[in-house]
Amino acid sequence: MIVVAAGSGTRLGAGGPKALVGLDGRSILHHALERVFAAPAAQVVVVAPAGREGDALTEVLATAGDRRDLVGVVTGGPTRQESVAAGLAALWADVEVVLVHDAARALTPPVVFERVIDAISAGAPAAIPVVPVVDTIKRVEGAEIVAAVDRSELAAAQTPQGFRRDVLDAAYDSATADFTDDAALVAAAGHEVAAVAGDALAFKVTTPDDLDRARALVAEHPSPRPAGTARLAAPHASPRVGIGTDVHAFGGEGALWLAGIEWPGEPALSGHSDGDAVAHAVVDALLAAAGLGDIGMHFGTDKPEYAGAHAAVFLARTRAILGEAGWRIGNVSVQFQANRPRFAARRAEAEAALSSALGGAPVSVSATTTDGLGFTGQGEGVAAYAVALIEPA
Ligand SMILES: Nc1ccn([C@@H]2O[C@H](COP(=O)(O)OP(=O)(O)OP(=O)(O)O)[C@@H](O)[C@H]2O)c(=O)n1
Ligand SMILES: C[C@](O)(CO)[C@H](O)COP(=O)(O)O
Repeated sequence: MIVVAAGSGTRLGAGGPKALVGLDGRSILHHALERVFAAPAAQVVVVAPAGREGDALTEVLATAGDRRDLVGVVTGGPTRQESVAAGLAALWADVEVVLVHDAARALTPPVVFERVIDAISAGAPAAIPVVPVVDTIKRVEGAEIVAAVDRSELAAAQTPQGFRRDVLDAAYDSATADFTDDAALVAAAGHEVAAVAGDALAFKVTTPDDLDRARALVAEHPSPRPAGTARLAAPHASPRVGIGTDVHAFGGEGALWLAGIEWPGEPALSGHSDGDAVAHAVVDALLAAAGLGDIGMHFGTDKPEYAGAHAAVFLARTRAILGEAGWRIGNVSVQFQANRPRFAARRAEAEAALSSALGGAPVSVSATTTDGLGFTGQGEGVAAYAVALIEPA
């Protein structure tokens, strides 16, 4: 299944990507995924807004339960069609039936997914949920009514839209125009599309009125998962290790921040945040251990809130990301490589700062020089290498 969540939400006008807008303290994407994971599907690919992949992954981890290993997050494109294409490219080779679902249809009941799957299983190359058009429909030209339209011929298309994989792949490969839904693209490629019953709850959050409606309905129509399901249960029984490295050049402005502490009188490092290579290597090691991507995915340069941020912010957020995925930190070892600053006198202070930001997990810091070799030996910058051990929470 592909869940497209990369739209900007222009018509909603919420000032950010629509899928990450809150309904009840939890986002539209969160609610959509709760219903996706209550429906039968093997692989789930979430197509996220560029730069917000980490937020999408957080929602996946909060909703996927024991299916989290079957989920991937990819970056969307400027149009819905390009976002679906990005999702298609990430599907496993053995997936034979593909459902494409709008995250914006956050309250779609799982039964709608089942109807679509049943139609494809029964032999339809494509099937989509539809609801009848209830209003009297007119054709207009400017301000003039030019004709009445027989509404019995019309239906409003919803998602999930289901397709045989070969049909959808071929239609996407040969598409020469942009369509607003996948059924239109597949129909343009010459395939019949079957209709199954949609559901009023599968409406799309498009405008501010839709958002109000979804917010009013969400309490009445809670997640279909049984209450008390341990969504955050540890995904694995065994500990895991991860490795992280980071490099920053000298040449930044202001004070040097390294290993979570300030170093007055030392030259600053350059970087989007404070250039703390030691802390960044630790973040990468922790994320790698959990298989949760890397620092660029969660703290990319497109996130203004991390501009100039110090280690405590990065490490606390990383610990929270791991916690949401069911991991706690065992210990971290990080080696700093540069001519300066000299760590020996402040090693305990640095270890305490890093450990405190990680909720008390032991952190050991070692430091070395390279006998004048390489960019660290030439005094151009610093490097840091970290190894982290994490354990099921
Ligand atoms: N480039 C895009 C555009 C849309 N979508 C997704 O496609 C679904 C339906 O799109 P729509 O409601 O049109 O969303 P937006 O493009 O975000 O809205 P708008 O047209 O108002 O900007 C949504 O789940 C949206 O996140 C997407 O993944 N990538
Ligand atoms: C895919 C879709 O949600 C089906 O109704 C729809 O086509 C998305 O585009 P729209 O422009 O918001 O209708």
